[in-house]
Amino acid sequence: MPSSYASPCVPPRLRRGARPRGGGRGGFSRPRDPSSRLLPADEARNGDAINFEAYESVPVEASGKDVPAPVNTFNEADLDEGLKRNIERCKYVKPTPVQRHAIPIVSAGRDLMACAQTGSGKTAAFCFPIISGILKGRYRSGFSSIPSPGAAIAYPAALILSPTRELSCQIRDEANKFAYQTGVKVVVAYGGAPITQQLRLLKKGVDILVATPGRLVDIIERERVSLTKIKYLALDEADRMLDMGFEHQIRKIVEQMHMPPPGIRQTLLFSATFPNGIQKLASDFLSNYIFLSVGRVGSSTELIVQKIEPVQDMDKRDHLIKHLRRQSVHGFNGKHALTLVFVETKRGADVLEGWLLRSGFSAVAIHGDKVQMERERALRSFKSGVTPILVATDVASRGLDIPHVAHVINFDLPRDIDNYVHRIGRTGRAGKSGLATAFFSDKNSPIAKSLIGLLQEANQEVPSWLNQYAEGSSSGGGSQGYGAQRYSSGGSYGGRDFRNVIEAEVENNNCYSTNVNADHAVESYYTADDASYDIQNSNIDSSFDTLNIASAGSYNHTDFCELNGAGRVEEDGPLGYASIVATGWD
Ligand SMILES: Nc1ncnc2c1ncn2[C@@H]1O[C@H](COP(=O)(O)OP(=O)(O)OP(=O)(O)O)[C@@H](O)[C@H]1O
Repeated sequence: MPSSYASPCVPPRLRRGARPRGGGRGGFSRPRDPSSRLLPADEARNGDAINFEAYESVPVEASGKDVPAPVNTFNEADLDEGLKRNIERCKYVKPTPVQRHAIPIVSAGRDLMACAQTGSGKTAAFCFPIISGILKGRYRSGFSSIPSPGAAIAYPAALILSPTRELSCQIRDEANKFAYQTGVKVVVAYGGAPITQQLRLLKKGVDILVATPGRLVDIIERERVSLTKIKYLALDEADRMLDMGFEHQIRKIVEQMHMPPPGIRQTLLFSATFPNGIQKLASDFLSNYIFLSVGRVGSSTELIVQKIEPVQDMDKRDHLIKHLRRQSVHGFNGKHALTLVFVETKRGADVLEGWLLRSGFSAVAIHGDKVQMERERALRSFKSGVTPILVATDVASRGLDIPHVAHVINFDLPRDIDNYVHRIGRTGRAGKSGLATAFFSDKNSPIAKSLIGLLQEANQEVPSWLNQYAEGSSSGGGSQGYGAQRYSSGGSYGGRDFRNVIEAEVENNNCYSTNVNADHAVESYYTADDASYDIQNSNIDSSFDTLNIASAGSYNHTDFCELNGAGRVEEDGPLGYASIVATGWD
């Protein structure tokens, strides 16, 4: 049985005085001095208070054999000195809980499956030990791992895979900041951008390759990258990377393209959600791994105030306008707080964008049918505050770290509770508060149960009318159809390592009196039917970058093509609307 520890987090007090991380920038950029980042004027003047105390009460559990002890400071961590200087430059004063635990685990050479809430610093948690490990390996062997310029094939030491182009660019930007002046070279490869440019950069040498799966397969098949020297494999949004949309491609990359096997390479899986079915599947890629959960697996942070409003489909636009008008009044320094509006379909995104523009609101849409330049332009315009409303499909639901998103509106609720967790996680990041409003119409009843569980778990108000929907619906709207059980207790935190659940179940079946959380019983792998609803409807944005997936033989659908990336509101008070929206520009 895997050993485990559970610990409360030491309350770190942090101030972040620098520009929140950039991301989603298209094209290629040189490593920048992390201390010379552009700051919005207000932020540069005032510093940007980060309330990491918010994570104080989040329970942490790590299970597996011989789990390395967490660190309390970056200095304590076994990290390269140059990297530590960059961490300082980034004004990362203290590690976040996931960093405190993950960094020593990875530095000790262990495989890791880590689940931590949205906006809690997972990117640095895998980037720091990777960069440090590459540098240390270089010192040990006495030569640079960068291939000689002009070499035909690049041999990266680390591969970081992510589901969307924008997220890959964001990770590249982050890694570049952390690797500043260390000599560690980071290159990004993603679909929708000219491959020749990416190949040119690869030719100059690469230590860390950040990529979307489709473009990576393409580059490997062109024999421009070899995975034979991979020491670190990291999957960001790992549960997404291993679900029906990507599993085939990931298996191909990891198992059939000469990557060193588990045990030789180190494998790191990170996400805010980790359904048990995916955990099981993921264990194929891991060796003697540690499962780390910061907060309950798949839970949302209490920093996000969640409001669920009953709205008939035909009234949604009026409700949206009310919210946006109220926001204009409560805006900060004459600016609107950034609002991210999620819709279900690509067409729906275009239609809503057009309607908002006609109604006098500055809005822009992003979805998988837009060409990459349009996607990048939309994101840039939103992030800079020039266009304060972004209408998006799930292409923008995962990983994107957009500063100042004060309000996420689920104009259309997703069918899957995990998607909801990721969507609302675009606000309330890095210790900041945020507001998430969902328009709940009759057709959303399948998600009602999971939603209630999630709200209870995050100490949010559950509107009484929602219970009626939950009672009336049989399914849970949960990720891969298991959310109902998952959130049925709405209860306290518990271990979520599926290995422990299995053992506990076996013991239970053998009539031992072990106390098992029945609501976390192992789900069976979800079926193709469960996962494919969004594949069948060509208008729904499956939103991930799956270039070549059709040729890979997994799916043959237009959505998986080159261009696809693939309540009541309180007015005031401590958790009121005004205070929350204003924090977006604090
Ligand atoms: N130790 C730290 N000190 C200060 N800021 C930090 C620290 N770690 C991360 N951050 C900042 O917190 C923000 C969120 O981090 P990150 O994007 O890595 O979250 P995440 O856990 O990957 O979120 P998601 O689940 O949405 O992908 C970023 O702006 C990042 O720069």
